[in-house]
Amino acid sequence: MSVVVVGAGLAGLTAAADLAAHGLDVTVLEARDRVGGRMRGIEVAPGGWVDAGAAYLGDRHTALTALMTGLDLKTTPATVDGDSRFALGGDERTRPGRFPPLSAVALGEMFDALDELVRTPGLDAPWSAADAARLDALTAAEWAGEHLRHPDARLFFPLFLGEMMAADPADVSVLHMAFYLRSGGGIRYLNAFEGGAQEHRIAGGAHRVCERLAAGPGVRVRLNEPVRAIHQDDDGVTVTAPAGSLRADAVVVAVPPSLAGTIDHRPALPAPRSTGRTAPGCAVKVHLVYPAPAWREHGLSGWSVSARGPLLSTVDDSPADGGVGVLTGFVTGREAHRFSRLSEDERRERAFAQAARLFPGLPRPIGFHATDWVGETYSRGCYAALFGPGDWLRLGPHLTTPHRRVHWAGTETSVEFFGLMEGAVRSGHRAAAEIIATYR
Ligand SMILES: Cc1cc2nc3c(=O)[nH]c(=O)nc-3n(C[C@H](O)[C@H](O)[C@H](O)COP(=O)(O)OP(=O)(O)OC[C@H]3O[C@@H](n4cnc5c(N)ncnc54)[C@H](O)[C@@H]3O)c2cc1C
Repeated sequence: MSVVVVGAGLAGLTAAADLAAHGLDVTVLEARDRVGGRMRGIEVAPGGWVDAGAAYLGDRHTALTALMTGLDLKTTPATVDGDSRFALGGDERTRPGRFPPLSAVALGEMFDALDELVRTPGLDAPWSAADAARLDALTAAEWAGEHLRHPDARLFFPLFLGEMMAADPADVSVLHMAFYLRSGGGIRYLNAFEGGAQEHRIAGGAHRVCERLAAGPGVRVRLNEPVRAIHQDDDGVTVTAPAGSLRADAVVVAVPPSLAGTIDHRPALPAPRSTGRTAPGCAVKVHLVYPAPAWREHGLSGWSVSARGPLLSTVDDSPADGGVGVLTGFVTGREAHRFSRLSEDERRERAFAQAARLFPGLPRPIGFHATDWVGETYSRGCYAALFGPGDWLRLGPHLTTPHRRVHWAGTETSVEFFGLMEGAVRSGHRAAAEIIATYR
């Protein structure tokens, strides 16, 4: 029994490892010249790695944690000790903790209103949620216009959504926003470092999970093989990639939904996997490398939030073993589109200038990396696909339904921890289990 897995991201490789462990013959075809997809490491100093893509996980991410244990990978704590910096009005301010210097009442009301949405019954299958049709027709921007009266809440809402989902509020339906926040464990869990979804990083870089899976027993990965066509007949499937065609008994497609739709499927897919309203999450992740994490000497955590970009938030991502200090900057939503259009020199100078304003007294960085996920052909944005108005009702019921011998994986096919590494792992296990149950 042979299986082709399309996409060597975390979902595809998890599925491949499970299938290989059951004695199936598995080939993974990967479009890029590396494995890992939205998980990618950058070595900023000898032995010091940072994450250009996914980085953080929490204790509720049990499938990922179990996978890492099996691969002998450890976590390292994410660092947020010290005061934060905020640039939300005309000036920069230092405050203890991460709560912004805005009206606590206004932000409290905003989070209460979001919490109420997150409690919408049936969100675990959003297309059948109570009031799904109304919530799916409305964008998060329209919802904010209706529900957020205080200027501080209106200022903070897009920053919050950018940080949580790399989303511009105009791009996502209210149903998707509510689902995403619920799927990730609720607003407080998703947003928290200590005890939350950002509590740990993966020692040595998140990409190591994928590298170790790809090197595992029975998993054969072919790089630089973008799959163009998947044609099924009565006896099996032909998968076509640049180096030729492969025959298999079943296929796992583990690529983001908008990319899955660009593959020529025969018979044609019974339902689309994305629509014109399905937006890519928009994030450029920036790393500023310093000789040392000198902000810590000033009692600062490296955490900042700014109303104006490019760096809408920063966090201390200094590698535990690298000696250097690293500030990671997140450029998200609309700001990411603007930043994406700049030259490398312009990006560097704007990021350096903003970091200098936020953290006065730091030397000029010795290194700069900007990873533009918006422009990545084989990701088309991040952190994950954003379902726009109408998408959940139209796409939701079909996202995981096999198309004859073609099974679906990828973080966007997981209703638990959608968009996160944890969702990718769970989807990979599910797709492999479907094949094992169907064909063995
Ligand atoms: C900047 C950023 C920050 C993030 N932060 C976090 C975080 O802190 N915590 C967290 O849990 N998650 C985070 N995520 C999300 C996380 O990275 C993803 O949920 C997860 O990696 C998705 O895995 P996947 O296998 O579903 O998809 P992908 O990683 O996208 O894998 C799909 C693979 O398919 C390949 N491919 C595409 N088309 C084809 C084709 N036609 N033929 C063959 N191969 C193809 C791609 O090259 C890719 O390797 C972040 C993502 C980004 C980019």
